Amino acid sequence: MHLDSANFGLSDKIFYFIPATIVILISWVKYKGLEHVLINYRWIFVCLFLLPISVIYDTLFFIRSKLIFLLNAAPKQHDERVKHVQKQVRKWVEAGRPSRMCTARPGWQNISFRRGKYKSTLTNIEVNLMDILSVDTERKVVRAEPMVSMGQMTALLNPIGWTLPVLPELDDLTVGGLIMGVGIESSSHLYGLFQHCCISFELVLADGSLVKCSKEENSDLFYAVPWSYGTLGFLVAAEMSIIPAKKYVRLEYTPLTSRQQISSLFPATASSSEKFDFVETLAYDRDSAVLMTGRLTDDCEFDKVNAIGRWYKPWFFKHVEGYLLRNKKGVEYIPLRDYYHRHSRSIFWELQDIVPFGNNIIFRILCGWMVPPKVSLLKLTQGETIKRLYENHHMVQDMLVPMDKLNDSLDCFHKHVNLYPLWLCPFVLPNEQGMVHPRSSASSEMYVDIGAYGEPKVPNYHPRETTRKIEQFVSDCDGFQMLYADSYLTEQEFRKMFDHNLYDKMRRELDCEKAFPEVYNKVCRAARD
Ligand SMILES: Cc1cc2nc3c(=O)[nH]c(=O)nc-3n(C[C@H](O)[C@H](O)[C@H](O)COP(=O)(O)OP(=O)(O)OC[C@H]3O[C@@H](n4cnc5c(N)ncnc54)[C@H](O)[C@@H]3O)c2cc1C
Ligand SMILES: NC(=O)C1=CN([C@@H]2O[C@H](COP(=O)(O)OP(=O)(O)OC[C@H]3O[C@@H](n4cnc5c(N)ncnc54)[C@H](OP(=O)(O)O)[C@@H]3O)[C@@H](O)[C@H]2O)C=CC1
Ligand SMILES: CC(C)=CCC[C@@H](C)[C@H]1CC[C@H]2C3=C(CC[C@]12C)[C@@]1(C)CC[C@H](O)C[C@@H]1CC3
Repeated sequence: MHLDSANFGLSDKIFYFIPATIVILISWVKYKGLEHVLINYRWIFVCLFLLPISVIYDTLFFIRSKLIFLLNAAPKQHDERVKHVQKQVRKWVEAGRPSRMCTARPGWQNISFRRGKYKSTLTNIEVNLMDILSVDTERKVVRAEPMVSMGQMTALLNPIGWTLPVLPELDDLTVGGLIMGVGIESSSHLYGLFQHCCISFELVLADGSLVKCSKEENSDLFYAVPWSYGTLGFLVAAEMSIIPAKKYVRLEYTPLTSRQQISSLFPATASSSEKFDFVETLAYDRDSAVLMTGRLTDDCEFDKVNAIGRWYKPWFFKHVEGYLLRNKKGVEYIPLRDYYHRHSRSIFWELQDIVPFGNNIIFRILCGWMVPPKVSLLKLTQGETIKRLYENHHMVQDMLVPMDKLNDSLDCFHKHVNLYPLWLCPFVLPNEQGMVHPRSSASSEMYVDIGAYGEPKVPNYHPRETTRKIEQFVSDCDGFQMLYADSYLTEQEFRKMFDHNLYDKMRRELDCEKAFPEVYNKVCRAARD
């Protein structure tokens, strides 16, 4: 057959173009090496596949949750869904309690670095309750099911002038995970952790019974639930307080250019009688940072409004760094929902390791509307090569330490990981019973969450040894490790860090021994892959 331009139509060009491209690609991968391509060119897969799929996924879910709430269907279905949870647990009891239980939520969907190995060996109980049940503006309470995400919360509450006192910033964080684990935001210096803004929990217990707990009712259980990681029962609803929201956050950026400034100005601001609504610091090196203080407001200076959530806008941490580089203070008015999700588009600063050019203005204008890729999809598709790279050359940790240990803590992180930016988020820790409380007798104590996410820049970084050194330091400071991250603590060290008195009491009273693993056996490094 003789080929010439006359009989070589478009379909022929496409027909031959595709296999030719595939052959070239395969040759390129063979030349470069699959591992190198998977890691250094992951952005190709992310941009071509994960970003569009993420858009479709979020669009469908947004429409669904809007319809459900508009049709007011959730409350009617809620009771049926709770009965389904109870039925599954009773069936497990009748079967002779074959193995301990956990939720059936696939491990790749949660906002943690790993998946629980226990998902494949324990009895999985479906707890697919994902709707906001009611917003009571008289009582200032929102009642929600555990799979409700923070993105759903802001989408519903903010437009009607309300918000959660503590609304953690990643869209896909769920009410259940933030209660059974931990949740924090830059308003936590006023309101504490996510658990401290909760009014009541409704749980299905190991015998299939439904129980409600609050400070006034079954209070021991109420204080034992936070940080219990689903090992006392299945959460089926929670009531959280809501506070009036305003349209903007007046955000003031203050560059800090010395260790002394960081360790004095930041703690003083967090405890300041000025009571800023939001306080947060991003540290870009051991002696340079940007302190951000925010106030809710309905008024604004229009020339200073910055809708940082718009797809074409720079990544927030890069925008903030600009104030440091210019060594110049600044004030902006940021729409509230944009503020809450300020770190979502760049997944804090994690996206720079995945799509290195993601903050480029051309990429942002053309593809920014699809960003960020869903954390769950990144986790689902990362494969062993990327997982191994993150295992050996990446840290994701949040350590909660008393504010008066800030300076020593930053020295410890600088020495062992030299990883920046660091997220410094202050929070007040009330002295209540439960797994996490100050060791002092004070009614409450100011703590700070040090978030380290990225590639350690020390020559001798080793995930286990390095993390254990930091864990030891944090434990010696009467601090706590966030348990979504890799915990290399031994069980004895874990029980030293977290107060198990009330937890053990509730495990006995609720007959949990055969029903659920202990927390340690769900969160330790050996329990996750
Ligand atoms: C956990 C992690 C995830 C990353 N993901 C991506 C990504 O998805 N896409 C992307 O373009 N860039 C990614 N990067 C950035 C990547 O480090 C650089 O783009 C570039 O690959 C650096 O390669 P290097 O050999 O000079 O690494 P160096 O900075 O010299 O790192 C020293 C050693 O660390 C290991 N290492 C570090 N980075 C990599 C890597 N990317 N591949 C294999 N081994 C590595 C290797 O053993 C390397 O020799 C990632 C980096 C890390 C640490
Ligand atoms: N700003 C912040 O505060 C941020 C917090 N995080 C971390 O992310 C976590 C939240 O991630 P998310 O994906 O929402 O939560 P997960 O699905 O990871 O749940 C966390 C734990 O809570 C248990 N759990 C969740 N829902 C229920 C329920 N209805 N009944 C019983 N147990 C339940 C899970 O049990 P099981 O394993 O059986 O499913 C799991 O052990 C937080 O704990 C936090 O540590 C991460 C990023 C930011
Ligand atoms: C603000 C607080 C308290 C914590 C923030 C933690 C997040 C930065 C991490 C929680 C889960 C992490 C995952 C990744 C990046 C960092 C987190 C979002 C990945 C997306 C990194 C790339 C991997 O291939 C998949 C990871 C999934 C979990």
